[in-house]
Amino acid sequence: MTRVQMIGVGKRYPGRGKGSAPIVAVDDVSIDVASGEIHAVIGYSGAGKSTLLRLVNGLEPATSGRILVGDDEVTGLSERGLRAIRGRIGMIFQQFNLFHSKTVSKNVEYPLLVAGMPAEERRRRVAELLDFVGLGDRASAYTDQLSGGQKQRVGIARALATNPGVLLADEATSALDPETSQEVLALLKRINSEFGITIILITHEMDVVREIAQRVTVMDGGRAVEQGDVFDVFSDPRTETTRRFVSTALPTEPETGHLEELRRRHRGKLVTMTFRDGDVDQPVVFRALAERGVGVSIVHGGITDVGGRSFGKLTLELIGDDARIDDAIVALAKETELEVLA
Ligand SMILES: Nc1ncnc2c1ncn2[C@@H]1O[C@H](COP(=O)(O)OP(=O)(O)OP(=O)(O)O)[C@@H](O)[C@H]1O
Repeated sequence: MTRVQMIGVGKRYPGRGKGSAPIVAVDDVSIDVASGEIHAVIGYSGAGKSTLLRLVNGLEPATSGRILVGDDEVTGLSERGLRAIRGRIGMIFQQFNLFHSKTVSKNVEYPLLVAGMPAEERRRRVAELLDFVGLGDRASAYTDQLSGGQKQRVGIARALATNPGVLLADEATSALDPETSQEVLALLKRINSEFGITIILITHEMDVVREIAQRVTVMDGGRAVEQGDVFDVFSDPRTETTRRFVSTALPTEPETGHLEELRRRHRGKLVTMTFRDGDVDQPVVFRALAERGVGVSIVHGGITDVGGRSFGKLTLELIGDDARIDDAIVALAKETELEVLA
């Protein structure tokens, strides 16, 4: 069980040209990842996500701030200390980073060899790891004989070899098709729940965050611009960056062009209602409309699961007498977040 604390972490690179300003890749980022948590870091390309992960496992030194992995302070460790700590931090990558000239079992064995484990113990551990990731029958295959999903499972087995307390995942499912992606996510969930391994994953795929993370940090221009429980951040995004990300994974209000199209097809009044984790009873809403003789069609949106809680936006067409519709809107606005689409 390992907590990871990043406290005011910064990373600057020298400017590209002579006399040019330094590149600030990571700027004063603080993230406290609880032991056993799955924490997602999201952001657009260039936001500083990969750099941040490299700082956590000490592949590069931070230029400011502190990073603690368990009780060990990564920032300030000697190369020898870093080698020791890297055995407790596993990492998986978008492009898998396997040795193509080695078999599956040799790939998984590699970190054990580096750690100086005796041969017989290595053999047992590799067999156990390959069984765990469902590749017990591919031990002597070469990695280029494997599918993308299998390659990532080899990567995961290798990352788990030294029993790390933390797993860092850099866009681990971005190169995989949706079905394979689901399998890898399920495996990561299992690793987290069975072994209590803390997982920090960076991704630009909101569905990944929605499905497996408990907390999320949104990065923009090197800074952490938003942070919190996945449900809270997704259901009430505070920054434009977060809003744009969230809209790719959650039901939203119709966009301007689509709204015009809806208007052409639906003559009634259009309203969007937000449903957050059972804060509004859907039957109450529909009963309130029915009691006032207001007809209703759902024209856009939906309800989805975010971190095991439900969230949705439904755009409804309200049909009937104007006064009754207005009365229903006043009543419902007391119960739910309701927006009349102008
Ligand atoms: N070794 C380096 N030398 C100079 N600049 C770097 C270096 N590594 C990263 N950068 C710069 O730091 C910024 C953050 O890059 P980083 O790769 O961490 O972003 P990212 O969010 O992971 O994006 P991507 O998803 O595209 O990898 C970028 O402007 C990048 O050009």
